Amino acid sequence: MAELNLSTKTHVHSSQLSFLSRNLPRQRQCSFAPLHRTTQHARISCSVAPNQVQVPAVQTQDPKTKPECYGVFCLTYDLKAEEETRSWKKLINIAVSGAAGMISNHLLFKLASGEVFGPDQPIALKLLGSERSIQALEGVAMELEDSLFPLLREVNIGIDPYEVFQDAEWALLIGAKPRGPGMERAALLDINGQIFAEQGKALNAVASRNVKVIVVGNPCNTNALICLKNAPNIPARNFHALTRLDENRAKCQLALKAGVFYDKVSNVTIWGNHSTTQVPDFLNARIDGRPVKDVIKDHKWLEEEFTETVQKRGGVLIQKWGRSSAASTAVSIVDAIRSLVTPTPEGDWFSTGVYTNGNPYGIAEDIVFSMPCRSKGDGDYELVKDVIFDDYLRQRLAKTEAELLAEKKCVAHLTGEGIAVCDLPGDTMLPGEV
Ligand SMILES: NC(=O)c1ccc[n+]([C@@H]2O[C@H](COP(=O)([O-])OP(=O)(O)OC[C@H]3O[C@@H](n4cnc5c(N)ncnc54)[C@H](O)[C@@H]3O)[C@@H](O)[C@H]2O)c1
Repeated sequence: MAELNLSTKTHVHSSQLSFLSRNLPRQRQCSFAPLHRTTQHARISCSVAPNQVQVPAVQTQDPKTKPECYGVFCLTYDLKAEEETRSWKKLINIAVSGAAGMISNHLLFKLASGEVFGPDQPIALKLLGSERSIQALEGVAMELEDSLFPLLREVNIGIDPYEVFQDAEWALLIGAKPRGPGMERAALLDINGQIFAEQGKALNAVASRNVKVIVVGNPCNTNALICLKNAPNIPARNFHALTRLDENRAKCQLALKAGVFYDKVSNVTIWGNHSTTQVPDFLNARIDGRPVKDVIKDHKWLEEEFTETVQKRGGVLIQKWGRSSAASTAVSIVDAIRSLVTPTPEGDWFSTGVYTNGNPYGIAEDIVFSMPCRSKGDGDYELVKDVIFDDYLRQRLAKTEAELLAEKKCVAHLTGEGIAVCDLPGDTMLPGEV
Protein backbone atom coordinates (compact mmCIF):
# COMPACT_ATOMS: atom_id res chain seq x y z
CA MET A 1 0.00 0.00 0.00
CA ALA A 2 2.82 2.36 0.76
CA GLU A 3 3.62 2.52 -2.98
CA LEU A 4 0.20 3.86 -3.87
CA ASN A 5 0.67 6.92 -5.95
CA LEU A 6 -1.82 9.02 -4.13
CA SER A 7 -0.37 12.34 -5.01
CA THR A 8 -1.76 12.37 -8.52
CA LYS A 9 -5.07 13.94 -9.28
CA THR A 10 -7.27 11.13 -8.14
CA HIS A 11 -10.79 10.13 -7.58
CA VAL A 12 -11.56 7.90 -4.64
CA HIS A 13 -14.52 5.60 -4.60
CA SER A 14 -16.24 4.72 -1.34
CA SER A 15 -15.07 1.12 -1.59
CA GLN A 16 -11.49 2.37 -1.82
CA LEU A 17 -12.10 4.71 1.04
CA SER A 18 -12.91 1.79 3.31
CA PHE A 19 -9.97 -0.14 1.81
CA LEU A 20 -7.67 2.76 2.58
CA SER A 21 -9.02 3.22 6.05
CA ARG A 22 -8.40 -0.45 6.73
CA ASN A 23 -4.88 -0.37 5.30
CA LEU A 24 -3.68 3.04 6.39
CA PRO A 25 -5.16 3.27 9.85
CA ARG A 26 -2.64 5.71 11.24
CA GLN A 27 -1.83 7.55 8.07
CA ARG A 28 -5.08 9.19 7.29
CA GLN A 29 -8.52 9.79 8.49
CA CYS A 30 -11.16 10.64 6.02
CA SER A 31 -14.64 11.92 6.28
CA PHE A 32 -17.33 12.43 3.71
CA ALA A 33 -19.73 15.31 3.81
CA PRO A 34 -22.28 16.45 1.30
CA LEU A 35 -21.36 19.93 0.15
CA HIS A 36 -24.60 21.07 -1.25
CA ARG A 37 -27.85 19.17 -0.91
CA THR A 38 -29.42 20.36 -4.09
CA THR A 39 -26.44 19.97 -6.36
CA GLN A 40 -25.34 16.75 -4.67
CA HIS A 41 -21.68 17.59 -4.61
CA ALA A 42 -19.68 16.21 -1.78
CA ARG A 43 -16.32 16.73 -0.16
CA ILE A 44 -13.95 14.14 1.08
CA SER A 45 -11.61 15.49 3.73
CA CYS A 46 -8.54 13.65 4.92
CA SER A 47 -5.94 14.46 7.47
CA VAL A 48 -2.43 13.01 7.15
CA ALA A 49 0.24 12.30 9.72
CA PRO A 50 3.54 14.02 8.84
CA ASN A 51 6.29 12.17 6.88
CA GLN A 52 3.95 9.52 5.71
CA VAL A 53 2.43 8.55 2.40
CA GLN A 54 0.84 11.37 0.46
CA VAL A 55 -2.92 11.33 0.52
CA PRO A 56 -4.91 11.82 -2.64
CA ALA A 57 -5.40 15.37 -3.70
CA VAL A 58 -8.95 15.92 -2.56
CA GLN A 59 -11.16 16.67 -5.51
CA THR A 60 -14.60 18.09 -5.42
CA GLN A 61 -16.57 18.30 -8.61
CA ASP A 62 -16.89 21.73 -10.09
CA PRO A 63 -20.59 22.30 -10.61
CA LYS A 64 -19.85 24.48 -13.62
CA THR A 65 -17.86 21.90 -15.54
CA LYS A 66 -19.39 18.61 -14.43
CA PRO A 67 -22.95 17.39 -14.68
CA GLU A 68 -24.48 16.39 -11.41
CA CYS A 69 -22.51 13.60 -9.82
CA TYR A 70 -24.53 11.79 -7.25
CA GLY A 71 -23.71 11.30 -3.57
CA VAL A 72 -20.98 8.78 -2.94
CA PHE A 73 -20.09 8.86 -6.64
CA CYS A 74 -18.78 12.40 -6.19
CA LEU A 75 -15.96 11.01 -4.11
CA THR A 76 -12.67 10.59 -5.86
CA TYR A 77 -11.12 7.24 -6.63
CA ASP A 78 -7.89 6.02 -8.11
CA LEU A 79 -8.13 3.30 -10.70
CA LYS A 80 -4.39 3.51 -11.31
CA ALA A 81 -3.65 2.59 -7.73
CA GLU A 82 -5.99 -0.35 -7.98
CA GLU A 83 -4.03 -1.66 -10.93
CA GLU A 84 -1.56 -2.89 -8.34
CA THR A 85 -4.01 -5.45 -7.07
CA ARG A 86 -6.09 -6.13 -10.15
CA SER A 87 -6.04 -5.10 -13.77
CA TRP A 88 -8.85 -2.76 -14.60
CA LYS A 89 -9.67 -1.63 -18.08
CA LYS A 90 -10.08 2.03 -18.87
CA LEU A 91 -13.36 3.44 -17.54
CA ILE A 92 -16.20 3.64 -20.05
CA ASN A 93 -19.03 6.15 -20.02
CA ILE A 94 -22.51 4.78 -20.47
CA ALA A 95 -25.44 7.16 -20.85
CA VAL A 96 -28.94 5.87 -20.17
CA SER A 97 -32.05 7.93 -20.84
CA GLY A 98 -35.34 7.16 -19.13
CA ALA A 99 -33.17 6.03 -16.27
CA ALA A 100 -35.98 6.26 -13.72
CA GLY A 101 -38.26 4.05 -15.80
CA MET A 102 -39.13 0.41 -15.49
CA ILE A 103 -36.69 -1.00 -18.04
CA SER A 104 -33.78 0.96 -16.61
CA ASN A 105 -34.64 -0.25 -13.15
CA HIS A 106 -33.51 -3.68 -14.30
CA LEU A 107 -30.85 -2.63 -16.76
CA LEU A 108 -28.77 -0.30 -14.59
CA PHE A 109 -28.05 -2.99 -12.03
CA LYS A 110 -26.97 -5.41 -14.74
CA LEU A 111 -24.62 -2.79 -16.18
CA ALA A 112 -23.18 -1.95 -12.77
CA SER A 113 -22.68 -5.60 -11.81
CA GLY A 114 -20.27 -6.29 -14.67
CA GLU A 115 -22.66 -8.69 -16.38
CA VAL A 116 -22.62 -6.66 -19.59
CA PHE A 117 -19.09 -5.34 -20.14
CA GLY A 118 -17.19 -7.82 -18.01
CA PRO A 119 -15.79 -8.15 -14.49
CA ASP A 120 -12.70 -6.01 -15.20
CA GLN A 121 -14.51 -3.11 -16.87
CA PRO A 122 -15.20 -0.13 -14.60
CA ILE A 123 -18.06 2.04 -15.75
CA ALA A 124 -19.52 5.49 -15.28
CA LEU A 125 -23.29 5.79 -15.55
CA LYS A 126 -24.76 9.00 -16.86
CA LEU A 127 -28.44 8.99 -16.17
CA LEU A 128 -30.88 11.17 -18.05
CA GLY A 129 -34.39 11.70 -16.76
CA SER A 130 -37.26 13.99 -17.55
CA GLU A 131 -38.21 16.93 -15.36
CA ARG A 132 -41.00 14.85 -13.89
CA SER A 133 -38.73 11.96 -13.01
CA ILE A 134 -35.81 13.79 -11.42
CA GLN A 135 -36.81 12.82 -7.87
CA ALA A 136 -37.20 9.22 -8.91
CA LEU A 137 -33.81 9.44 -10.56
CA GLU A 138 -32.28 10.37 -7.23
CA GLY A 139 -33.94 7.29 -5.79
CA VAL A 140 -32.32 5.17 -8.50
CA ALA A 141 -28.92 6.72 -7.75
CA MET A 142 -29.44 5.98 -4.04
CA GLU A 143 -30.12 2.33 -4.80
CA LEU A 144 -26.98 2.22 -6.93
CA GLU A 145 -25.01 3.72 -4.04
CA ASP A 146 -26.35 1.14 -1.64
CA SER A 147 -25.42 -1.71 -3.96
CA LEU A 148 -21.66 -1.06 -3.52
CA PHE A 149 -20.81 -2.30 -7.00
CA PRO A 150 -16.99 -2.26 -7.24
CA LEU A 151 -17.13 -1.59 -10.99
CA LEU A 152 -19.45 1.39 -10.74
CA ARG A 153 -17.17 4.40 -10.41
CA GLU A 154 -19.28 7.38 -11.26
CA VAL A 155 -22.95 8.21 -11.43
CA ASN A 156 -24.23 11.48 -12.81
CA ILE A 157 -27.87 12.39 -12.99
CA GLY A 158 -29.52 15.19 -14.90
CA ILE A 159 -32.22 16.30 -17.28
CA ASP A 160 -30.07 18.08 -19.86
CA PRO A 161 -28.84 15.68 -22.56
CA TYR A 162 -26.03 18.11 -23.48
CA GLU A 163 -24.59 17.57 -19.99
CA VAL A 164 -25.49 13.97 -19.40
CA PHE A 165 -24.23 12.69 -22.78
CA GLN A 166 -20.81 14.29 -22.35
CA ASP A 167 -18.17 11.80 -23.63
CA ALA A 168 -20.68 8.95 -23.72
CA GLU A 169 -19.29 5.86 -25.41
CA TRP A 170 -22.61 4.04 -25.20
CA ALA A 171 -26.00 5.74 -25.23
CA LEU A 172 -28.95 3.57 -24.32
CA LEU A 173 -31.94 5.70 -25.22
CA ILE A 174 -34.90 4.27 -23.37
CA GLY A 175 -36.84 7.32 -22.20
CA ALA A 176 -39.94 8.11 -24.22
CA LYS A 177 -43.56 8.98 -23.70
CA PRO A 178 -46.04 6.12 -23.72
CA ARG A 179 -48.87 6.21 -26.23
CA GLY A 180 -51.85 7.56 -24.32
CA PRO A 181 -55.45 6.36 -24.73
CA GLY A 182 -56.82 7.38 -28.13
CA MET A 183 -53.47 8.77 -29.28
CA GLU A 184 -52.79 8.25 -32.99
CA ARG A 185 -49.56 6.55 -33.91
CA ALA A 186 -48.71 9.66 -35.93
CA ALA A 187 -48.98 11.79 -32.76
CA LEU A 188 -46.70 9.41 -30.89
CA LEU A 189 -44.19 9.61 -33.73
CA ASP A 190 -44.13 13.35 -33.42
CA ILE A 191 -43.97 13.59 -29.61
CA ASN A 192 -41.26 11.00 -29.20
CA GLY A 193 -39.53 12.03 -32.40
CA GLN A 194 -38.88 15.44 -30.88
CA ILE A 195 -37.18 13.79 -27.91
CA PHE A 196 -34.90 11.81 -30.21
CA ALA A 197 -34.15 14.80 -32.44
CA GLU A 198 -32.94 16.71 -29.41
CA GLN A 199 -30.98 13.78 -28.06
CA GLY A 200 -29.39 13.20 -31.48
CA LYS A 201 -28.22 16.83 -31.51
CA ALA A 202 -26.85 16.47 -28.01
CA LEU A 203 -24.96 13.28 -28.89
CA ASN A 204 -23.59 15.02 -31.96
CA ALA A 205 -22.34 17.89 -29.82
CA VAL A 206 -20.88 16.18 -26.78
CA ALA A 207 -20.67 12.36 -27.02
CA SER A 208 -17.64 10.34 -28.06
CA ARG A 209 -17.24 10.41 -31.85
CA ASN A 210 -17.59 6.64 -31.85
CA VAL A 211 -20.54 6.40 -29.46
CA LYS A 212 -22.75 3.36 -29.98
CA VAL A 213 -26.41 4.22 -29.65
CA ILE A 214 -29.20 1.76 -28.94
CA VAL A 215 -32.67 3.26 -29.26
CA VAL A 216 -35.28 1.47 -27.18
CA GLY A 217 -37.97 4.14 -26.75
CA ASN A 218 -40.77 3.58 -29.21
CA PRO A 219 -41.37 3.74 -32.11
CA CYS A 220 -37.72 2.76 -31.90
CA ASN A 221 -36.81 2.31 -35.60
CA THR A 222 -38.04 5.74 -36.62
CA ASN A 223 -36.73 7.30 -33.42
CA ALA A 224 -33.31 5.85 -34.28
CA LEU A 225 -33.58 7.33 -37.79
CA ILE A 226 -34.44 10.75 -36.35
CA CYS A 227 -31.61 10.49 -33.86
CA LEU A 228 -28.96 9.62 -36.44
CA LYS A 229 -30.14 12.32 -38.85
CA ASN A 230 -29.65 14.85 -36.07
CA ALA A 231 -26.15 13.57 -35.36
CA PRO A 232 -24.34 13.96 -38.69
CA ASN A 233 -20.90 13.81 -37.09
CA ILE A 234 -21.45 10.33 -35.69
CA PRO A 235 -21.41 7.40 -38.16
CA ALA A 236 -24.98 6.36 -39.02
CA ARG A 237 -23.99 2.71 -38.62
CA ASN A 238 -23.44 3.34 -34.89
CA PHE A 239 -27.19 3.70 -34.33
CA HIS A 240 -29.37 0.70 -33.51
CA ALA A 241 -33.05 0.17 -32.83
CA LEU A 242 -33.70 -2.60 -30.33
CA THR A 243 -35.37 -5.64 -31.90
CA ARG A 244 -33.55 -8.17 -29.77
CA LEU A 245 -36.51 -8.74 -27.48
CA ASP A 246 -38.50 -9.81 -30.54
CA GLU A 247 -35.70 -12.18 -31.55
CA ASN A 248 -35.61 -13.70 -28.08
CA ARG A 249 -39.38 -14.13 -28.11
CA ALA A 250 -39.22 -15.82 -31.51
CA LYS A 251 -36.52 -18.22 -30.30
CA CYS A 252 -38.61 -19.15 -27.30
CA GLN A 253 -41.70 -19.91 -29.43
CA LEU A 254 -39.71 -22.04 -31.90
CA ALA A 255 -38.15 -23.97 -29.01
CA LEU A 256 -41.55 -24.60 -27.46
CA LYS A 257 -43.04 -25.85 -30.71
CA ALA A 258 -40.06 -28.08 -31.51
CA GLY A 259 -39.86 -29.40 -27.95
CA VAL A 260 -36.22 -28.43 -27.51
CA PHE A 261 -34.54 -26.09 -25.07
CA TYR A 262 -34.03 -22.62 -26.53
CA ASP A 263 -30.24 -22.91 -26.71
CA LYS A 264 -30.80 -25.16 -29.72
CA VAL A 265 -32.43 -22.35 -31.72
CA SER A 266 -30.12 -20.14 -33.79
CA ASN A 267 -30.01 -17.87 -36.84
CA VAL A 268 -33.26 -16.11 -36.01
CA THR A 269 -33.78 -12.79 -37.76
CA ILE A 270 -36.38 -10.19 -36.97
CA TRP A 271 -36.80 -8.18 -40.12
CA GLY A 272 -38.10 -4.63 -40.29
CA ASN A 273 -39.98 -2.53 -37.83
CA HIS A 274 -40.38 -3.08 -34.08
CA SER A 275 -44.16 -3.09 -34.53
CA THR A 276 -46.79 -5.64 -35.34
CA THR A 277 -45.56 -5.66 -38.96
CA GLN A 278 -42.20 -7.11 -37.86
CA VAL A 279 -41.19 -10.31 -39.62
CA PRO A 280 -39.79 -13.15 -37.51
CA ASP A 281 -37.92 -15.23 -40.09
CA PHE A 282 -38.42 -19.00 -39.81
CA LEU A 283 -37.06 -19.65 -43.29
CA ASN A 284 -33.44 -19.01 -42.34
CA ALA A 285 -33.71 -19.96 -38.65
CA ARG A 286 -32.23 -23.24 -37.43
CA ILE A 287 -32.97 -25.73 -34.69
CA ASP A 288 -30.04 -27.87 -33.68
CA GLY A 289 -28.32 -26.75 -36.88
CA ARG A 290 -31.21 -27.87 -39.14
CA PRO A 291 -33.61 -25.59 -41.04
CA VAL A 292 -36.66 -24.90 -38.86
CA LYS A 293 -39.00 -26.08 -41.63
CA ASP A 294 -37.33 -29.53 -41.52
CA VAL A 295 -37.89 -29.77 -37.77
CA ILE A 296 -41.31 -28.12 -37.44
CA LYS A 297 -43.47 -29.70 -40.13
CA ASP A 298 -46.52 -27.64 -39.21
CA HIS A 299 -45.86 -24.88 -41.74
CA LYS A 300 -49.30 -23.38 -41.25
CA TRP A 301 -48.36 -22.79 -37.59
CA LEU A 302 -45.14 -21.14 -38.68
CA GLU A 303 -46.83 -18.81 -41.15
CA GLU A 304 -49.79 -17.89 -39.02
CA GLU A 305 -49.59 -18.57 -35.28
CA PHE A 306 -45.85 -18.24 -34.79
CA THR A 307 -45.60 -14.91 -36.54
CA GLU A 308 -48.62 -13.47 -34.76
CA THR A 309 -47.57 -14.79 -31.35
CA VAL A 310 -44.21 -13.06 -31.64
CA GLN A 311 -45.73 -9.87 -33.02
CA LYS A 312 -48.29 -9.62 -30.22
CA ARG A 313 -46.40 -11.17 -27.32
CA GLY A 314 -45.83 -7.83 -25.60
CA GLY A 315 -49.53 -6.97 -25.64
CA VAL A 316 -50.53 -10.34 -24.20
CA LEU A 317 -47.95 -9.91 -21.48
CA ILE A 318 -49.43 -6.54 -20.50
CA GLN A 319 -52.87 -8.15 -20.23
CA LYS A 320 -51.52 -10.83 -17.87
CA TRP A 321 -49.08 -8.81 -15.85
CA GLY A 322 -50.64 -5.39 -15.89
CA ARG A 323 -47.46 -3.70 -17.04
CA SER A 324 -45.06 -3.93 -19.90
CA SER A 325 -42.16 -6.30 -20.25
CA ALA A 326 -39.44 -4.36 -18.48
CA ALA A 327 -37.25 -7.21 -17.21
CA SER A 328 -37.03 -9.16 -20.47
CA THR A 329 -36.48 -5.90 -22.37
CA ALA A 330 -33.54 -5.10 -20.08
CA VAL A 331 -32.17 -8.60 -20.69
CA SER A 332 -32.50 -8.07 -24.43
CA ILE A 333 -30.62 -4.76 -24.22
CA VAL A 334 -27.84 -6.64 -22.45
CA ASP A 335 -27.92 -9.26 -25.22
CA ALA A 336 -27.80 -6.53 -27.86
CA ILE A 337 -24.74 -4.89 -26.30
CA ARG A 338 -22.97 -8.18 -25.71
CA SER A 339 -23.56 -9.13 -29.33
CA LEU A 340 -21.59 -6.07 -30.35
CA VAL A 341 -18.75 -6.44 -27.85
CA THR A 342 -18.18 -10.19 -28.21
CA PRO A 343 -17.53 -12.08 -31.46
CA THR A 344 -20.66 -13.70 -32.89
CA PRO A 345 -20.48 -17.50 -32.62
CA GLU A 346 -19.42 -19.13 -35.91
CA GLY A 347 -22.34 -19.50 -38.32
CA ASP A 348 -24.85 -17.63 -36.17
CA TRP A 349 -26.12 -14.05 -36.23
CA PHE A 350 -28.28 -11.62 -34.29
CA SER A 351 -30.96 -9.08 -35.20
CA THR A 352 -30.69 -5.37 -34.75
CA GLY A 353 -32.33 -2.39 -36.39
CA VAL A 354 -29.67 -0.61 -38.43
CA TYR A 355 -29.47 2.14 -40.99
CA THR A 356 -29.96 0.84 -44.52
CA ASN A 357 -27.14 2.07 -46.67
CA GLY A 358 -26.06 -0.40 -49.33
CA ASN A 359 -27.84 -3.47 -47.93
CA PRO A 360 -27.70 -6.70 -50.01
CA TYR A 361 -31.38 -7.61 -49.52
CA GLY A 362 -33.02 -5.00 -51.73
CA ILE A 363 -34.58 -3.21 -48.75
CA ALA A 364 -35.21 0.51 -49.30
CA GLU A 365 -32.26 2.65 -48.30
CA ASP A 366 -32.26 5.43 -45.71
CA ILE A 367 -34.45 3.84 -43.07
CA VAL A 368 -33.69 1.90 -39.89
CA PHE A 369 -34.59 -1.72 -40.58
CA SER A 370 -33.93 -4.79 -38.46
CA MET A 371 -31.61 -7.21 -40.24
CA PRO A 372 -29.27 -10.14 -39.51
CA CYS A 373 -25.83 -9.01 -38.36
CA ARG A 374 -22.56 -10.45 -37.17
CA SER A 375 -19.87 -8.74 -35.09
CA LYS A 376 -16.17 -9.30 -34.51
CA GLY A 377 -16.73 -8.02 -30.99
CA ASP A 378 -15.33 -4.56 -31.70
CA GLY A 379 -18.65 -2.75 -31.31
CA ASP A 380 -19.20 -2.75 -35.07
CA TYR A 381 -21.17 -5.21 -37.22
CA GLU A 382 -21.56 -6.49 -40.76
CA LEU A 383 -24.71 -7.66 -42.50
CA VAL A 384 -25.09 -11.39 -43.10
CA LYS A 385 -25.09 -12.18 -46.81
CA ASP A 386 -26.05 -15.83 -47.00
CA VAL A 387 -29.76 -15.62 -46.27
CA ILE A 388 -32.51 -16.90 -48.53
CA PHE A 389 -35.91 -15.44 -49.37
CA ASP A 390 -39.18 -16.93 -50.60
CA ASP A 391 -42.40 -15.27 -51.70
CA TYR A 392 -43.90 -15.39 -48.22
CA LEU A 393 -40.89 -13.68 -46.68
CA ARG A 394 -40.68 -11.09 -49.47
CA GLN A 395 -44.35 -10.16 -49.09
CA ARG A 396 -43.95 -9.69 -45.35
CA LEU A 397 -40.80 -7.65 -45.82
CA ALA A 398 -42.60 -5.37 -48.24
CA LYS A 399 -45.29 -4.65 -45.64
CA THR A 400 -42.94 -3.73 -42.81
CA GLU A 401 -40.77 -1.74 -45.25
CA ALA A 402 -43.84 0.22 -46.42
CA GLU A 403 -44.69 1.03 -42.82
CA LEU A 404 -41.20 2.35 -42.12
CA LEU A 405 -41.18 4.44 -45.30
CA ALA A 406 -44.50 5.95 -44.26
CA GLU A 407 -43.24 6.62 -40.74
CA LYS A 408 -40.23 8.35 -42.24
CA LYS A 409 -42.51 10.72 -44.16
CA CYS A 410 -44.38 11.50 -40.91
CA VAL A 411 -41.18 12.75 -39.31
CA ALA A 412 -39.65 14.60 -42.26
CA HIS A 413 -39.80 17.80 -40.18
CA LEU A 414 -37.53 16.15 -37.62
CA THR A 415 -34.99 14.67 -40.02
CA GLY A 416 -34.38 17.83 -42.02
CA GLU A 417 -36.20 16.46 -45.05
CA GLY A 418 -38.95 19.02 -45.42
CA ILE A 419 -42.59 19.02 -44.53
CA ALA A 420 -44.06 15.97 -42.87
CA VAL A 421 -46.84 14.13 -44.66
CA CYS A 422 -48.33 11.47 -42.48
CA ASP A 423 -50.30 8.75 -44.20
CA LEU A 424 -49.61 5.52 -42.37
CA PRO A 425 -50.72 2.34 -44.17
CA GLY A 426 -52.67 1.17 -41.11
CA ASP A 427 -52.65 2.03 -37.44
CA THR A 428 -50.39 -0.82 -36.46
CA MET A 429 -49.44 -1.44 -32.88
CA LEU A 430 -46.19 -1.47 -31.05
CA PRO A 431 -45.49 -4.98 -29.79
CA GLY A 432 -46.19 -3.83 -26.23
CA GLU A 433 -49.58 -2.34 -26.98
CA VAL A 434 -53.00 -3.88 -26.40
N1 LIG B 1 -37.71 -1.74 -28.37
C1 LIG B 1 -38.22 -2.58 -27.53
O1 LIG B 1 -38.06 -3.80 -27.64
C2 LIG B 1 -39.02 -2.08 -26.36
C3 LIG B 1 -39.53 -3.00 -25.42
C4 LIG B 1 -40.23 -2.50 -24.33
C5 LIG B 1 -40.45 -1.13 -24.19
N2 LIG B 1 -39.97 -0.29 -25.14
C6 LIG B 1 -40.16 1.16 -25.04
O2 LIG B 1 -39.23 1.66 -24.08
C7 LIG B 1 -39.70 2.89 -23.56
C8 LIG B 1 -39.54 2.93 -22.05
O3 LIG B 1 -40.26 1.88 -21.44
P1 LIG B 1 -40.39 1.79 -19.85
O4 LIG B 1 -41.24 0.60 -19.57
O5 LIG B 1 -39.06 1.89 -19.19
O6 LIG B 1 -41.24 3.11 -19.59
P2 LIG B 1 -41.39 3.99 -18.26
O7 LIG B 1 -42.58 4.86 -18.51
O8 LIG B 1 -41.36 3.12 -17.05
O9 LIG B 1 -40.07 4.86 -18.25
C9 LIG B 1 -39.81 5.86 -19.17
C10 LIG B 1 -39.04 6.93 -18.44
O10 LIG B 1 -38.56 7.86 -19.40
C11 LIG B 1 -38.68 9.16 -18.86
N3 LIG B 1 -38.66 10.13 -19.94
C12 LIG B 1 -39.68 10.58 -20.68
N4 LIG B 1 -39.25 11.50 -21.54
C13 LIG B 1 -37.92 11.60 -21.36
C14 LIG B 1 -36.91 12.40 -21.96
N5 LIG B 1 -37.18 13.29 -22.91
N6 LIG B 1 -35.65 12.24 -21.53
C15 LIG B 1 -35.35 11.38 -20.56
N7 LIG B 1 -36.26 10.61 -19.95
C16 LIG B 1 -37.54 10.73 -20.35
C17 LIG B 1 -39.97 9.11 -18.07
O11 LIG B 1 -40.03 10.13 -17.10
C18 LIG B 1 -39.87 7.72 -17.43
O12 LIG B 1 -39.19 7.77 -16.20
C19 LIG B 1 -41.14 3.02 -24.07
O13 LIG B 1 -41.14 3.86 -25.20
C20 LIG B 1 -41.49 1.61 -24.50
O14 LIG B 1 -42.49 1.59 -25.50
C21 LIG B 1 -39.26 -0.74 -26.21
